[in-house]
Amino acid sequence: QTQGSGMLCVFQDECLGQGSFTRVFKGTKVDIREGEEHRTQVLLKVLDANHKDYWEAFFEASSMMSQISHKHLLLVYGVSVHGAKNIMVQELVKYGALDLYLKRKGSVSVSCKLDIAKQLALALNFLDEKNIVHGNICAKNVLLAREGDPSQETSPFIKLSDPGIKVSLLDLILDRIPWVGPELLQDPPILSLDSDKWSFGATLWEIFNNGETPLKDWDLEMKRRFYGTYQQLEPSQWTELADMITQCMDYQPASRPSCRVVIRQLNNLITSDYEVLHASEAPER
Ligand SMILES: N#Cc1ccc(Nc2nc(N)cc(-n3ccc(CO)n3)n2)cc1
Repeated sequence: QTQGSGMLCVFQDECLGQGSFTRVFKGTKVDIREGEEHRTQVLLKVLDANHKDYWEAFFEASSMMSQISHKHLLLVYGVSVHGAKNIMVQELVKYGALDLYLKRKGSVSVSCKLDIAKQLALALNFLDEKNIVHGNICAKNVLLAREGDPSQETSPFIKLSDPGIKVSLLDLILDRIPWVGPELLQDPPILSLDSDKWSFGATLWEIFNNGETPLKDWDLEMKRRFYGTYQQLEPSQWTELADMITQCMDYQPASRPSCRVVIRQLNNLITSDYEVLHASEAPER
């Protein structure tokens, strides 16, 4: 598709997967500068045609991401409106969504997981300082740009993806339990920076459970009861980690720790002799 002055023309390759209202494809962006062609591999997020009325929310999500830049935030090149199609053009992040990566790898070391968690906390801290609510923090929206390889002493590198379409439909909010803060199910729902801290807690749980989906296959009624009875996700054997997850997933939004506290706690876990404590978990070197 081309747009306007031919600044952005993208070609769709194979479909890589899908979000709630979108499908993602690998593509190529061709920029013409000083009469020269520059090709860049990109990720195309296409809004499903039957969800056209979500296009404002779709644009909101992409414009939020293109207004700010940070090393751990996904780069959004822009949106292309071509005929009936709404397409968000993003940098292609090499290893894709973290949840699938963790499921596939199954043996990511504790030190890599802590590194990923800390980078996500830094991204959240950046948004927090700009008073920007992401609204959809989860392992599926954390993208892996570089694998960590302890034997090569390289650390992983993540990019937080766009928040996707803000949903207001109750069933879609219920479906996002346990990532969505319980305050979103109140009337009126309160979306705040604190909600991202709750979601961070649920994402920590995913990271340290190798990408396992929390409350997998629970139906909406059971999920609703999970919040109604103030339940917590299954605690890790590592008490300091379990404590951090429950502190983030505090049913009182104001009681959740600030990003700075979370970063400090993660640094303590990183420097603690977790290798000794978790020698069983860390894969053979
Ligand atoms: N095999 C494979 C493979 C798949 C994807 C990527 N890269 C990528 N880059 C992005 N910017 C966004 C995404 N997404 C994936 C799901 C969603 C929905 O949110 N986004 N994937 C790289 C390799």
